[in-house]
This record gives sequence, structure tokens and C-alpha cells, in this order.
Amino acid sequence: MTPAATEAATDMKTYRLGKPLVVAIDGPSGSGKSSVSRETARRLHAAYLDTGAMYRAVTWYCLKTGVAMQEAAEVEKASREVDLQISTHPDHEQVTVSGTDVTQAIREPEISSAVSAVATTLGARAELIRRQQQIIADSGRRIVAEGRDITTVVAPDAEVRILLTASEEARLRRRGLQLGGTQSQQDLHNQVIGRDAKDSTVVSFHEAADGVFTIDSSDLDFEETIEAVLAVVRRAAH
Ligand SMILES: Nc1ncnc2c1ncn2[C@@H]1O[C@H](COP(=O)(O)OP(=O)(O)O)[C@@H](O)[C@H]1O
Ligand SMILES: Nc1ccn([C@H]2C[C@H](O)[C@@H](COP(=O)(O)OP(=O)(O)O)O2)c(=O)n1
Repeated sequence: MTPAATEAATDMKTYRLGKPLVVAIDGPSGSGKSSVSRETARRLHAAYLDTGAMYRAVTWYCLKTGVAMQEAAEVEKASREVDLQISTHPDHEQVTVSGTDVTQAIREPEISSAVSAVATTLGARAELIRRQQQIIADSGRRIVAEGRDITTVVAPDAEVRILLTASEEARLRRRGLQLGGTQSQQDLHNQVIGRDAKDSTVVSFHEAADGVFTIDSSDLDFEETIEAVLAVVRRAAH
């Protein structure tokens, strides 16, 4: 950790512990939300919520139980009945559905291709937003939560609100590397740019809402991005 990042983390530990600190981070696919939010949570001694994993878990459940994904009422019903648990410890990534560990399964391309059907079903969104708000409350409001609508809908009252962006080229490159170079350019494009296009019909995550701080990570490495986030947190804490 660089001296600046250490300083920010120490600030947070010493005089902000016990006070509410919700850090809301939104952004498009591949911008670095999950990895940056998880590491930020570690450094702030905060919980971490990956809301995208919840949309993925509902998708897994729909595919597993044969829900007709084009039927909004069925998808909404599934989102209400699913027994979904998600770890909020930044060092323990675990998602279960009815006790089955789906942590890896929800990252499969089959889920990435189908997840927009859940994300664009407004009734399912309402149910997942309700659950996310409960998880944030249960954390004692010391949490880094990331997704597409956290700064605007799930936690518009968060102490820190950030839109994490990156150029299309950077996002495609990062996702390609993350998937080990196994995907064709066309598949990558569909998974990153195509999915964002579908999702942005119901939620806006390309432009920062009023009061939301934009961090463009296109030319920042991972550590520099964490430092940029911690700098915003530190400013908000003073
Ligand atoms: N600033 C950055 N510079 C380089 N690589 C990054 C940066 N931020 C994230 N990454 C990498 O990009 C990939 C995608 O990040 P991820 O957190 O999964 O994005 P998102 O959750 O927004 O889809 C990961 O392999 C991550 O380590
Ligand atoms: N708060 C959220 C979080 C995710 N979603 C949607 C958008 C995505 O298509 C899926 C999966 O999100 P996820 O963050 O895992 O997506 P990435 O693969 O990291 O780009 O869920 C959403 O609509 N609202």
C-alpha cells in the first residue's frame, strides 16, 4: 500500500469506526467495480456487497427451475421466492441458493447471457433493491456496495457516491484478460458492450447523477484506482 492509501485507511479506522460509511459505486461492465470495491472494503474495514451477484443468482435459479425468462410475472415471482444468501465479508466470496453454493456457477457465460432478462424485469428489480437495502442496514451502514443503481436508487443517501468508468477499449481488454483470453472478440463484445446496452434501458450508469463523483480508470492501474476512491472517501469523511 502506498503512504497515501495507508493514511486514508488509518483515518477511516481511527475516527470513523462506528459512524455510518456507505460507499456506493456504480459503473458499466468491466470498469473494475467488483475488484475495486472489494479491496476498498478491506482497507476501510467495511462490509462488501456485490449486487450484480444477486441478479446473477436469481438468473441461475430461473434457469435451474425452468422459469420462462420472457415472462415478467414469472421472473418477478422467482425473485421473491428465491432463498438467496450472499456473504458480505470482502475476504469470503460466497453466494448460495437454497443452500447450494453457486459462487462459481453464476460467473458462467450462460448466466452472463441471460442475466439482463432479470435486470430488465422491474418487479424483480424492486424485490432485489429491497433485499439490498436490508443488507446495507444489517451491516450497520458500514459497507461498500456496487452495481448499476446503488448511487441513484439503492443508496442515494450514501455518504460517498462514485461512478467508476473506463473506456470501452479498456473494459474489453480487462474482461478479456480476466477470462484468460478464452473468448472471441465477438463474444467479449456481446458480454460487455451488448449487455450494458440492454441493461441501460432500465437503469442509468453511464452518466453520474447529481452529487456523484466520477472516477475514470482508463489510464489508472488497479492501485491508483483504489487510491482515487479512498481520496474521495477521505474528503467525504472530513
Ligand atoms: N484500474 C484497473 N486497471 C487495470 N485492471 C483493472 C483495473 N480495475 C479493475 N481491473 C481488472 O479488470 C477486470 C474486471 O474488473 P471487475 O472488477 O470484474 O469489473 P466489473 O465488476 O466492473 O465488471 C478484473 O480482472 C480486474 O482485476
Ligand atoms: N445493481 C445492479 C447490479 C447489476 N445489475 C445487472 C447488470 C448486469 O447485467 C448483471 C450482472 O452484474 P455484474 O455486476 O455481475 O456484471 P459484470 O459482469 O461485473 O459486468 O446484473 C443491475 O441491473 N443492477
